[in-house]
Amino acid sequence: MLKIALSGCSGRMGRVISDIVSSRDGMEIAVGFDIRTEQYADFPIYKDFAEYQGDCDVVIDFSNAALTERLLDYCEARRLPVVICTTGHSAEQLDRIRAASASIPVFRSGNMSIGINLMSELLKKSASVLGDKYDVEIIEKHHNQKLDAPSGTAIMLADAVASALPYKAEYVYDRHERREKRPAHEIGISAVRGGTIVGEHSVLFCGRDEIIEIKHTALSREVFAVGAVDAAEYMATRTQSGMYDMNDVIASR
Ligand SMILES: NC(=O)C1=CN([C@@H]2O[C@H](COP(=O)(O)OP(=O)(O)OC[C@H]3O[C@@H](n4cnc5c(N)ncnc54)[C@H](OP(=O)(O)O)[C@@H]3O)[C@@H](O)[C@H]2O)C=CC1
Ligand SMILES: O=C(O)C1=N[C@H](C(=O)O)C[C@H](O)C1
Repeated sequence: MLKIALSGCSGRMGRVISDIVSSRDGMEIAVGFDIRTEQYADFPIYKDFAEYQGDCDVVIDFSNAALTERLLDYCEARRLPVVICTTGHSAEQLDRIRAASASIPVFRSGNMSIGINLMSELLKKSASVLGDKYDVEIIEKHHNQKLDAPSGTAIMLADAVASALPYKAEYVYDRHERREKRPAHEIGISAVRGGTIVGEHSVLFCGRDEIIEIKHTALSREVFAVGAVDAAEYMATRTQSGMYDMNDVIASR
């Protein structure tokens, strides 16, 4: 039986993960961690990692970037693989995540859907063909409860485009104080927040008299949850420390 520890278990994603895990054979949520500890399923929920003395094989994290240090301290001390799905990390928190990967297997992705991971590959191809002649703009839309902007996915997609451009791109998040024409080396990233939008990402390649738009729409949180549970299954059997992402999971199929 694969025993999963779920950090952020009482949140929107935590509850969908709990449903997916109960629908699958051979796995269970052994413990949940969250600020909110009201019981909603049959696993115990603790506020702090230190309160749980039992076993688990892998940790899934959909919580808050503020928890990074405590999450990684816990995983390192117990030599547990971790699947980090939380977004909005600072540069220091990202350094901490990379440092942890020296001693434990660490999976991190701003988006757990297969669609966005395929889109990243399409973007690399598009940027390598169109990159020096087309302006790249990214627009992301999410629900009004989201804490971070731009989304982790928007940054991940910008990184995919930037990796295939023939120049070093500058990410521009806010144009409202600019009074100049758009330089060619930018990737513009804009965030929209409203209602219950699950997640929408559009990447525009804007050229002379034509626009190519590559767009992904998540219609439910299940697409992220299924990816996270698949990643946890994969990570639970990793013996090598290091950084992993969705491409590793897809390649293992
Ligand atoms: N990689 C991916 O594919 C996806 C990533 N995400 C990311 O996952 C994260 C969670 O998203 P979502 O479930 O919508 O958010 P929620 O706010 O619904 O859930 C987060 C949960 O963690 C709790 N929490 C917040 N801070 C702490 C803390 N310091 N210690 C312990 N628990 C804490 C929250 O409590 P409280 O409500 O009281 O703050 C809440 O119960 C976000 O960063 C989001 O961007 C989301 C979807 C997909
Ligand atoms: O907070 C969310 O909801 C989501 N967050 C992730 C992100 O920041 O990209 C992934 C998804 O789009 C939903």
